[in-house]
Amino acid sequence: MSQSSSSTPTSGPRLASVSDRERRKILWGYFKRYRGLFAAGAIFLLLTNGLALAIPQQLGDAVQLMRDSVGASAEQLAETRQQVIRAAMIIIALAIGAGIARVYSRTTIFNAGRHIEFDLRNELYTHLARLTPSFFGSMPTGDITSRVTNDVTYVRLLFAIAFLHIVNAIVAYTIGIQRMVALDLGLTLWCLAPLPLLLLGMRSIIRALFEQTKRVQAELSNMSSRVQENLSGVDVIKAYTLQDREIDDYSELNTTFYEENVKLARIRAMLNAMIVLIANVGTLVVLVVGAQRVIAGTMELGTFVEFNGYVVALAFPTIALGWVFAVWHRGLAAFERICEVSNYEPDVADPGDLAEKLPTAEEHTALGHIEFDQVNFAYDGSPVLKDISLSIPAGSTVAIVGKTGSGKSTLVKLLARLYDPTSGQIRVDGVPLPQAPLRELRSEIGFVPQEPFLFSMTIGQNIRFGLDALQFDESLTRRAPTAPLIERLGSGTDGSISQQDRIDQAVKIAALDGDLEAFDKGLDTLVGERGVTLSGGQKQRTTIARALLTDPRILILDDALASVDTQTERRILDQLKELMHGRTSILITHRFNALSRVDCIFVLDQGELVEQGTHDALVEKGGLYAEMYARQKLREQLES
Ligand SMILES: Nc1ncnc2c1ncn2[C@@H]1O[C@H](COP(=O)(O)OP(=O)(O)OP(=O)(O)O)[C@@H](O)[C@H]1O
Repeated sequence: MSQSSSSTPTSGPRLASVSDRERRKILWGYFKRYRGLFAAGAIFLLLTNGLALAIPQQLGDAVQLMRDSVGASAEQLAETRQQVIRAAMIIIALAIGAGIARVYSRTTIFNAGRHIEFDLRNELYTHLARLTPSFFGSMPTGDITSRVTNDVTYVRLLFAIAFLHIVNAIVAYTIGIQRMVALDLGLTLWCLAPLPLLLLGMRSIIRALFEQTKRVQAELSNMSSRVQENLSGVDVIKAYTLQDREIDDYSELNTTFYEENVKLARIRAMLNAMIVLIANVGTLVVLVVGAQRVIAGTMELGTFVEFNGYVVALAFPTIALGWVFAVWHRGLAAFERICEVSNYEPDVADPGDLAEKLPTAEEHTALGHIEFDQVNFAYDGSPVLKDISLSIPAGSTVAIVGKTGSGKSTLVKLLARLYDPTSGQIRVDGVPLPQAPLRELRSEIGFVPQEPFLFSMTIGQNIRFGLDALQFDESLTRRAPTAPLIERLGSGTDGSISQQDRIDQAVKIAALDGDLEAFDKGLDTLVGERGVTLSGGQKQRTTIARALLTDPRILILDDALASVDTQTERRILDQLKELMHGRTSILITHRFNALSRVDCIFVLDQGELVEQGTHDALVEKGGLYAEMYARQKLREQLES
């Protein structure tokens, strides 16, 4: 039966472009999640402005009282003094009240922003964990890091700062303009008249701000990627004495980043100048038009002071809008970059609830029967595996050999569902892979990749890594150790094996015990980033122990013994054969010495399965395997 998949890995990230409408909808969803906090923040802003904008009235009244008291009797002056002091006390109380409400408005709204940042970061990280190698192979790690860290922070500011200042401006303008109109409609219109013109002039600056912000963020990602890559490959750079060239390249990137930032600063400065102009144009109008009215006697001095008080009070919310524009556009550009990742669909779909469970050990005496049925696979359209059909009986140990680039690693990656075939079907114990729950399938496969990866923790923690994953996911812990493992270790009185026993055993089978004895701290030895403090062979054997500890149904060693000597390789393979009894082991290797005892050897050539059989049968056949074997033997003889 042939099954086709629409998912073919591509060389570039298939970043989902998200329409503005969709993006707004997603942002609105986050906003709605914390609408209670935002609403509380808005109420505090109402309170802040209500109290703060009551001050100009008190000030105006006080000034008018003083103005009216010119030439008054001593008794009236004493009365006026009392009224002015009362007004001053009210102003102090209003200022304190407004200050307290301002603190609460900010903490409530910033708190909502922090919640959104927290959710967004967790959701993005969870999504990243689901993505497949085709995504990570095509987007630089530094770029991804920049999106998860910087861009998420910019989105927080978009919510917190933009909401705070936009709502603040709306509330302040509503209250302020209402009071200004009540005092003098004509003067209010004079103050507002230049605004539409200035706002129109700002439109093109705002558009330029958005585009420039995106450029700066992209440059920042470029720099992060370069730093991350160069630090990982620092040994190679030094070995080729390329430090100076790398320093030059980095300096060039840094210069571009600097120049783009300068352009951004220029646009922001222009925007700020416009905003400050808008904020101060009102004061200018009040001074010119209002003062003439006071002189002409058509406006009281107190009214003039009160009116001016409102205009001054509205200046800060207006200036803050300039900042909002910057934060808003940076936040939107950042959110666009986040959406590109979060909307990227994994190539490999998890069937989830529809999943068919893999058969259990009780149902089968041996586990890990693998079938490839007319499997084809292409990376970005170029075929790598062609019409592969093979069957690996449960409990057998097989090898995959072939020239470099013939598709061996790709074949086992399909088995672990790191990619899906372009066409054809793969089954494990009769269950087609797309129908098995992904986590269950992967937890049943002990995969030791070609390049061992260790985390910067202790050797013990690195080995326990797979086990921790099993224990973390309760649905997977039901798996009991297999009979061979129990036989080798003996079971406790309750039939269980301690975790330490399992680790010790895995360490022994992976031939890591001798190395651990040589380390002062044994399993507690720290390995440094990516395991830099260990030799290649030690790293490989640590990853083998890690895979064994999970007691997998299928064990895959992808050239995982290339860095160990032949004697150790033989010891490991002998012990593995015993441990994996009843389970399936797949060995990818370039060393033919190890293959005399495997049950079957599959020979790949340019993505095609050209031969299969035992070592002796293939040698006798005199085909590609025999040729490669003879060449290797000759090389060994020449070297010895
Ligand atoms: N992620 C990828 N994207 C695009 N092409 C890839 C990718 N991984 C492998 N290839 C290509 O697919 C082909 C098969 O690669 P694969 O790693 O499966 O070969 P292999 O037989 O395991 O090689 P080796 O013995 O050198 O490890 C090669 O031509 C390789 O360049």
